[in-house]
Amino acid sequence: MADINPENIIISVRGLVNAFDEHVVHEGLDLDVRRGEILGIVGGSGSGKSVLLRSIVGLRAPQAGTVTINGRDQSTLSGAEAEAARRDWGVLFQDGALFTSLTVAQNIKVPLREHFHLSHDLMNDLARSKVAMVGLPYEAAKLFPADLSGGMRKRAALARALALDPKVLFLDEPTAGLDPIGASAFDALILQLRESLGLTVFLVTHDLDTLVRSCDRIAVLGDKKILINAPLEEVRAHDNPWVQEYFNGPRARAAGIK
Ligand SMILES: Nc1ncnc2c1ncn2[C@@H]1O[C@H](COP(=O)(O)OP(=O)(O)OP(=O)(O)O)[C@@H](O)[C@H]1O
Repeated sequence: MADINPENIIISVRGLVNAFDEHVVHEGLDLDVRRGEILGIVGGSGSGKSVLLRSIVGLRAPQAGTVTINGRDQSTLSGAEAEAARRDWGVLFQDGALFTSLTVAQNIKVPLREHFHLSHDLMNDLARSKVAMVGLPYEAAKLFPADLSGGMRKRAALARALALDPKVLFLDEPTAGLDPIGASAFDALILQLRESLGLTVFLVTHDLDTLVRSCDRIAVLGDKKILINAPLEEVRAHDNPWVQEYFNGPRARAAGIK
């Protein structure tokens, strides 16, 4: 089975513990992400989806547990190795987190400058190619985030997340705040990028439409761990009350889950 072949696992989390003072968010959480899949992460508000994402990308040191990416335990990397590893993933945070005083092109160049010494012309070319890759018009490169619509801002933030040609893309609620047409177009873009770039996508979302349209598997966070990590049909058969309400309630029916 693909599941037990370590070659197919790009991210492996074992025994993760995260707590804020007395408040335990994760208690012995295990999760595997397969190479090339789009994995949806769902769970009630405050169940710890964002904290999980932050622990995996090294923005938060957990109290216990290991995060292994491409076979390397992240806590054992030297500073230089950790910096090199960071080039392998791009993150799109919930609010987009673009620098408001920089244009779209300048935003895309920030990670390029951090990691490489490139000529001015090459940086411009790379920034323009990322703008095109996310379906933004050529002129958008010169605009500031405030001049863009919500959907365009998400695409600009995605272009910045793709700046270093990552292998893994982490998306924290990418369709939040988008209208249904914008959200659907964004989902289609993620699917298309996964196909063309061979990305693995770790997708935190509340959006049932996105889960149905885009995800190969869905991991449900609840009771401080992953309750189930499986394709939609298997997940919705799980007897957890939150899972039943979420995947078999009225909103699920509206999203076309029968
Ligand atoms: N820096 C922090 N200090 C204290 N508590 C925190 C911190 N970050 C997160 N938490 C708490 O950890 C829990 C999990 O937060 P997290 O943001 O991961 O939830 P989530 O599942 O992403 O929620 P949502 O769906 O509402 O975005 C919450 O109770 C939150 O208040």
